[in-house]
Amino acid sequence: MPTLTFDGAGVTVPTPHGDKVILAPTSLELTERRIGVIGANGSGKSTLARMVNGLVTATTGRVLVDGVDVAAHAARVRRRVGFVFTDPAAQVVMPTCVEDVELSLRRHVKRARERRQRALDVLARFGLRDLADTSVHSLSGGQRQLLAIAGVLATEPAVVVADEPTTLLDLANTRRIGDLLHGLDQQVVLVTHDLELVRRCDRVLVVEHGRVRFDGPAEEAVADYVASVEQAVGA
Ligand SMILES: Nc1ncnc2c1ncn2[C@@H]1O[C@H](COP(=O)(O)OP(=O)(O)OP(=O)(O)O)[C@@H](O)[C@H]1O
Repeated sequence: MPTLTFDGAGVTVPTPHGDKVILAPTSLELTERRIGVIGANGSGKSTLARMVNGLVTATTGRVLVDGVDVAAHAARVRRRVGFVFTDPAAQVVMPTCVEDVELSLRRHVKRARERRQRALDVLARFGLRDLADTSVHSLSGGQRQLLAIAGVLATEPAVVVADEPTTLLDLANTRRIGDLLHGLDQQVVLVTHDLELVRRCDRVLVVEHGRVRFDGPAEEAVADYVASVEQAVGA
């Protein structure tokens, strides 16, 4: 598996009321296949996840993917690290399904006919082959997220970072997308509020107020998170 290194990596942003720490300097070496990230709204999970592919840049320290500095080599790292957003509308942009996957492949497969075939193969792999010429606007939420993931995986990244990929989905689609992500050969960093999904991860980070408050096995991480919530609400 790739090694994702947080080397004192943190994010501080200026605000009218002074600097705000979004993520305190964090040091981690992530080599597991399934890495979960859980925590309350606004705790810093997305920030941490986005730092892996350079969508957010560390203001202190560094993030490295297999030793390559994300900030210094963003384009190179992005070719290895795919990113799945909560809302597939953020990444499904072309009129039809096949065109959307072709867009992902534009830099990888130069010849149009070859690109079309690769895109169709990718759609087939995700059970979307029959929808190749369908308008992306007529897809259900689950199909659209599946298409977004197909687009990300089309270029065969080594790492897939998924930021709450099931938040907008119903139970059946949550299971479907969860099974798909957990079934991938790639390393997956999964930010989620779904404790069922996170229980299947090899290592789980619990983020609270811009810090990793727990880092360990899934069951223990979930217990830590639940305990912290219960303490906060006075249960
Ligand atoms: N560029 C920025 N400027 C100011 N504040 C920011 C910026 N980016 C993030 N924040 C704030 O930092 C905090 C952490 O944001 P982040 O999106 O990482 O949280 P999260 O744990 O993913 O939350 P959620 O579960 O709601 O998606 C939030 O309070 C957010 O509003």
